[in-house]
Amino acid sequence: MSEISFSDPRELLEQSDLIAGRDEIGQALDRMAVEINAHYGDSDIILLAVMTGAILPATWIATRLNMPLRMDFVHATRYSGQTQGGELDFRVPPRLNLQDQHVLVVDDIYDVGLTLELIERYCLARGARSVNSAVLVRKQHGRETAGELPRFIGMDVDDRYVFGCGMDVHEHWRHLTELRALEEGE
Ligand SMILES: O=P(O)(O)OC[C@H]1O[C@H](OP(=O)(O)OP(=O)(O)O)[C@H](O)[C@@H]1O
Ligand SMILES: Nc1nc2[nH]cnc2c(=O)[nH]1
Repeated sequence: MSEISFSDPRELLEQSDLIAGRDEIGQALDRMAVEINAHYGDSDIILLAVMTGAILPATWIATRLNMPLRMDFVHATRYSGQTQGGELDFRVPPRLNLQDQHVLVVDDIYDVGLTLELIERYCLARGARSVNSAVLVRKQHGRETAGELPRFIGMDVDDRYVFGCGMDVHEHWRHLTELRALEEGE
């Protein structure tokens, strides 16, 4: 995917297609929450949001969960506002002690999986009792992926650069409640 040039963020929106509307996103979140509630029952968990992309999905999921829950975040990025991924840049570690805790890592998207794999490993190294991941979106492609698939997945999307629902395109449009994809070739 080539990098795009734009002078106004509105151009990015104009050069995109709707992938999933607000209702479809809500239904995906509902399904995930049913699975997560069933999996953990009444066990305490730490919901660890991967900033910045998880800012909306983590909030949306947390409000649908029933167990005692503490929220924390890590700030890690592999894309830094670009559409091509690089090394993981771990900027802020978790604030809470993960020792003996059930940790649910929540992210917006699973692409090649490197971000989640590294964060899951980090949590285990910090003594977490269990670590699972939940993502709103899993991108389908033939590229090699790292680690295991997230246990909880909201929806699958084609291999296109998507944004909205926390996900950015050059740091814009994270706040959309719908999911959009850049036009092919952008
Ligand atoms: O499966 P991967 O190929 O590792 O990609 C997934 C990661 O990419 C995005 O983060 P990004 O680095 O763009 O940072 P952001 O959350 O600040 O947007 C997204 O939020 C995931 O964390
Ligand atoms: N915003 C965004 N971030 C990603 N990180 C990995 N894939 C994507 C994607 O399609 N969109």
